Amino acid sequence: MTSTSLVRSSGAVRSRPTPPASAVAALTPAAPAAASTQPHAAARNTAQPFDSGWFEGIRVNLSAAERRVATLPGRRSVKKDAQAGWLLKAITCIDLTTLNGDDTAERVRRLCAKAVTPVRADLLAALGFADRTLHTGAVCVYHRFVSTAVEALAGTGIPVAAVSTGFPAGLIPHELKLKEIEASVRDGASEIDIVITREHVLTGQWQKLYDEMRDFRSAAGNAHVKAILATGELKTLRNVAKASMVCMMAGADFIKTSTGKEGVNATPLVTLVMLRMIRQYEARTGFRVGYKPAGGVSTAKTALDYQVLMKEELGRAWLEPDLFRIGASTLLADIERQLEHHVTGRYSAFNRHPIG
Ligand SMILES: O=C[C@H](O)COP(=O)(O)O
Repeated sequence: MTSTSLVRSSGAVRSRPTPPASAVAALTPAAPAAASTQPHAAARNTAQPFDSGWFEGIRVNLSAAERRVATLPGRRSVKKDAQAGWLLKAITCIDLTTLNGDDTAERVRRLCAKAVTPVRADLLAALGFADRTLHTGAVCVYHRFVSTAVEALAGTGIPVAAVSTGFPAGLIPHELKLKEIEASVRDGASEIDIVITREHVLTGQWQKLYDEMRDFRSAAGNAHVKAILATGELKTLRNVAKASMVCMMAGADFIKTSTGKEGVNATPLVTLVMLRMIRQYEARTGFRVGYKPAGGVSTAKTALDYQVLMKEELGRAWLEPDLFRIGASTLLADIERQLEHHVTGRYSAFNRHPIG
């Protein structure tokens, strides 16, 4: 089976053929470090009527998916200057995150400072980007710290994302979830990362999942909504595929793998399945939905793998922060170390990068 038929749908949607590896190698690197990142440039997804025909017949060919993912390392052929460019681009897509029980306003302010200046000025100058503004895609915090982050990021254009709906388990009452979303929007969050009720997926209650997601989207108003599927708890790739489609159908702006708190978080395999669903959704509706791997994405190498997968599966537009984010608390430190190595030939210790 070819990679084009890796995720089958009962509908008449045809997958775009996968570009050959050589095409990726030959591609110009993503324009590094878009200065004025436009977080929400793409036309916003609009909820579609519930239609189980869009997902009931979905099958995932596991061995084909595994084979496709296994070829990834060979496709990641960006080196040297090109690699530095891709890594700078990756920084613009990071949702720089702190989601810990011991978070404080001071930690959030330091995180925001890092989001504004993610790479040392001397490194940026050596890379030829002295005159470019570079910042992360967003800062992601619990509701309690939204106003702190909004204040710290005022005038920078960096959006604040709030995790919501009883993150990470999502087991608080539905009405409270809606109130939490509304409170974060009132405090200035322009992105809301919601968690779905996993039980709806595990028991096949797709209409309930759809209704829940529509309510979340409606409560968020103009704030963009990232639907966290918690893929590590959904048991099967088929469930991941169906939940992806239902959340997009109900108006999610992004689909996101994980909270970072599950036993298994973002993986290339679930990414492949979710990207194929994004592709199918675009083919059906014309809307481009964003993708956010999150949880355990901590090395520059992994970030590059995800970038290559995005570009191969969905195309160049999905390398930009309006359609691609990486939820990560420590990734930035490794990217900065790799950039320093690129410039100086030496690695610095991790303790020189305490935030990010
Ligand atoms: O959404 C973001 C994740 O919670 C961050 O996970 P991480 O700490 O493993 O990078």
